[in-house]
Amino acid sequence: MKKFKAGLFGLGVVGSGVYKALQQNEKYGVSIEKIAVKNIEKERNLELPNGILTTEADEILDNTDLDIIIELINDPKEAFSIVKKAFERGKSVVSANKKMVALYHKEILELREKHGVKFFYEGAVCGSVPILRLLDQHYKSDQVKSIKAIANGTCNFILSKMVGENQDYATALKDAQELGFAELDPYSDVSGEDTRFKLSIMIYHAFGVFVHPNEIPLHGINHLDEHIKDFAQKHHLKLKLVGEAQQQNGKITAKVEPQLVNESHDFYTIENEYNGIVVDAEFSGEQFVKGKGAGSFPTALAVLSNLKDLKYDLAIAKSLVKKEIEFSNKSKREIYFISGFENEISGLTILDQEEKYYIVNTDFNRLINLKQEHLNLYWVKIPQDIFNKIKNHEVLI
Ligand SMILES: NC(=O)C1=CN([C@@H]2O[C@H](COP(=O)(O)OP(=O)(O)OC[C@H]3O[C@@H](n4cnc5c(N)ncnc54)[C@H](OP(=O)(O)O)[C@@H]3O)[C@@H](O)[C@H]2O)C=CC1
Ligand SMILES: N[C@@H](CC=O)C(=O)O
Repeated sequence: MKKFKAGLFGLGVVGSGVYKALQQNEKYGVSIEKIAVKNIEKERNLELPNGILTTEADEILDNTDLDIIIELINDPKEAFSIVKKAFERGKSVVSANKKMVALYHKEILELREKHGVKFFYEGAVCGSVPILRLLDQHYKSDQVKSIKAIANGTCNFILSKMVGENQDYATALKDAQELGFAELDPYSDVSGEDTRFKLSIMIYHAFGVFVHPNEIPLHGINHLDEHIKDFAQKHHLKLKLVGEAQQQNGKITAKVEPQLVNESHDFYTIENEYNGIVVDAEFSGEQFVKGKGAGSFPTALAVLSNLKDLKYDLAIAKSLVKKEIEFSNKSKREIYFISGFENEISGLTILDQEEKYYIVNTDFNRLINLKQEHLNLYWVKIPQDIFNKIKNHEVLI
C-alpha cells in the first residue's frame, strides 16, 4: 500500500508523541516529511533528520507532494488559519486542537464540505478515549439522551491529588504541567473552559447541534478551598469536574461544574489524568467508557487512529448534520455545597450549615449571579442520593 506523506505542525507534547510513534512503527504507513515549529532553535529530546524543521507554514502547505496535514500546535487562531489554507490547497487534516474545533466548528465543517477534503479530530476530546468515533458510528443508530463526562485530565489529576493524597492545589497543578497534561495557559483547564470546548464538540456529535462553548454555563476548580476538600474526605466522597448535556423535550441543556461522587458512581474510580464518559441512550441505556485523557502517547494514539481513518477513507466525523433543536441555558434547582463567602448570604434555602459553608437548594444561574458579589464563592453539586445518605449519617465516619 502507498505510504502517505504528511506535514506536521507542532512538535510539543502531542506532536513529538506522533512523530516518535510513526518513526518507530512502519505499520502506520505514514512518513513525516516536514515539521513546522515556532522556535527552530529550541533544544529537543528527539533525533531529527537535518532540515526537517521549518518555521514557514507555507513550506508545508504549498508542498504538493504531501498528502496529509497533522495540526498539533497550541495556538487556536493560528491553527484555524493553517487548517483553512490546507483545505484550500485540497489537503485533508487531522487535529487535536479542541479550542480551535469548538470555536470554529460549524465553519470548519462547512469549509471541509466546500473543498471536498477530510477533517478528523478524535484527539481533541478526551485524549485516547474514542468518544467521537462512538458517537458517530455506534450511537448513530440510537438516540442519545445525555452525556456526562470527566473530560479534562489536568483537573482530574489535581482533584485526585488534593482529595486522595492531601496535596495542595499549586503543587498538583505544577505536576500536571510537568507531565504535559495542562494547556499552555492552564487557566483554560482549571477554569473549566477546556471541558466546555470538549462538551460543545461532543454535543454536536451526540445531538447534531452546534452550541458555541460560551453559551454553556461553567464553574471550574480554580476557587477550590479547604472546606470542600475536608467535606469530601470526611464523607468518603470524590470531587470531579463534570461536563454534562441532556436533551429533553426538544431542548438541549448543558453545564460544566464540580460534583461530588460516591463509590457507587462510575466516576469514582477515575483518577489522575484519566477521563470517563457516561452516555445514556434510548435503546442502549447507560454505557461508560474510560481512558487516558491527556499526555503524549495517549493523545498521539487518537491522532494515529485518525490517520488510519484517512487512509482507509472511513466515515467518522464525515457528515454535517443539520438539526433544529434549541439550546437552553436554563438550570434547575439542585443541592449544592457552597463556601468561600466572607459575609452571610441571605435568601437561600439552606439545608445544612457550618460556620464556613452551607448546603443549599438552589440553581446554577443563581450561584453565577451570587458570584458577582462574592468573588471567591465556590460551589460543588451534591447529588440527591449522596445528600440523603449524609443526612441519614449513612456515610459519615
Ligand atoms: N497535551 C495533551 O495532553 C493534549 C493536548 N491536546 C491539544 O493538542 C495541541 C498540542 O498540544 P501540546 O502538544 O500539549 O502543546 P505543546 O505546547 O507541548 O506544543 C505546541 C507545539 O506547537 C508549536 N507551535 C506553536 N505555534 C506554532 C506556529 N504558529 N507554527 C508552528 N508551530 C507552532 C510549538 O513550537 P516550539 O516547540 O518551537 O515551541 C510546539 O512544538 C493543543 O491544541 C492541545 O490543546 C489535545 C489533547 C491532549
Ligand atoms: N489540557 C488537557 C489536555 C487534553 O485535552 C487536559 O488536561 O485534559
